[in-house]
Amino acid sequence: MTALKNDRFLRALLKQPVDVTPVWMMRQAGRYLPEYRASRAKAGDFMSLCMNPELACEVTLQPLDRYPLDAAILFSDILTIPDAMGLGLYFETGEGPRFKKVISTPADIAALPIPDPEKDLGYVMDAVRTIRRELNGRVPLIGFSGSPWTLATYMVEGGSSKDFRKSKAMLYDNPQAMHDLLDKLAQSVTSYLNAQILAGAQAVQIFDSWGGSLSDAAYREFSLFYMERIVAGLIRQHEGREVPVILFTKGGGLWLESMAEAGATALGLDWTCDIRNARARVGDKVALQGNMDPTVLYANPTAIRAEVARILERYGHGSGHVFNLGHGITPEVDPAHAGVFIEAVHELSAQYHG
Ligand SMILES: Cc1c2[nH]c(c1CCC(=O)O)Cc1[nH]c(c(CCC(=O)O)c1C)Cc1[nH]c(c(CCC(=O)O)c1C)Cc1[nH]c(c(C)c1CCC(=O)O)C2
Repeated sequence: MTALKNDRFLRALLKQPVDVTPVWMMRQAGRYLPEYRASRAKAGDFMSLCMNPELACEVTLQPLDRYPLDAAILFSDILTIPDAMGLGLYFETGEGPRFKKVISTPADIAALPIPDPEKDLGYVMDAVRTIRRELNGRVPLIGFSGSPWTLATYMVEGGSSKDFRKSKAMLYDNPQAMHDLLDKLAQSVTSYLNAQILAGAQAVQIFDSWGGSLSDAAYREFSLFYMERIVAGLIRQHEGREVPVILFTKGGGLWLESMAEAGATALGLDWTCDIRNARARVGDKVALQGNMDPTVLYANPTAIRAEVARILERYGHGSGHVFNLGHGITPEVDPAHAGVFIEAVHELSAQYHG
């Protein structure tokens, strides 16, 4: 394997010294880039793009060719696991994800298989191997999965939801059924992430997009518990390096102390937290990733730079910070504004290192 030319993302996660703060963006390969829209048109639709390793590699590298980013993220989706469990994922143009089959009874849950990642999700592993080859050591590659709770909401609702009516009703009506579903998902996510690591992912992130919709008690029992089990089952050393694990619960600011006990290397923060406060609470245990409000990218370049400067100042001196948005970049953002953001992180952070 080629040596890494830029390892500041991995170094910051391990709190080793860096020259400047590393930066990447959630959803960095996406619709705000015209070249992404062209590749998706070439593939036909979003899932065909995910399932074609050459095209998935092409879109993974597009943001890296435009900007001096410090990490690549596998182009795929969190809903590949429910699809591999037989639910039939599809996307109607202009709408969110949908499933042909929805999970509503204990019998549905009992019938769900645990996918074999190389067999049933081989297209994802092929994409990881292709991207690693084409990256040729430029920056590290991040693999990812959804959290069990986040995946369960899509499987029970049949798609996106505003109020999680069916999934929360199942959680309270039949907690054992929900636990059975989450248990299968935790097993599936563990073997899926381990297969990504063996295929070449150098760090992994668990997206718990909807953990923040739960009560304190339900978050601990139905989301964090399963993420902790996954973290305990992951390969943490590969290719002679530590494989960092990032836990991101959107809306999880209340639970940072408990999340920091889950065994992950770093916590992702959304923009509702103050990163200085987060560092004081958990910075001795974990690195932090975040946390600029993605809507700041709609503002002018001076305002974007001011917000980057403010967050860098709030984190303060030293390593342990990976700059990111607090959630994914949105399709309406001007690509030039993303460039201003990324360059500002490198330029304005040098004073906090060395
Ligand atoms: C909840 C969730 C999903 N997918 C994902 C999450 C968790 C992150 C989060 O909280 O946002 C994760 C995801 N989805 C995608 C990535 C790729 C890697 C990256 O660049 O970050 C990642 C990491 C590509 C994608 N996944 C999707 C797109 C847009 C599809 C398109 O090209 O039309 C992309 C680039 C589709 C998708 N996939 C999903 C939804 C709800 C949608 C529709 C959303 C929308 O229309 O904005 C499920």
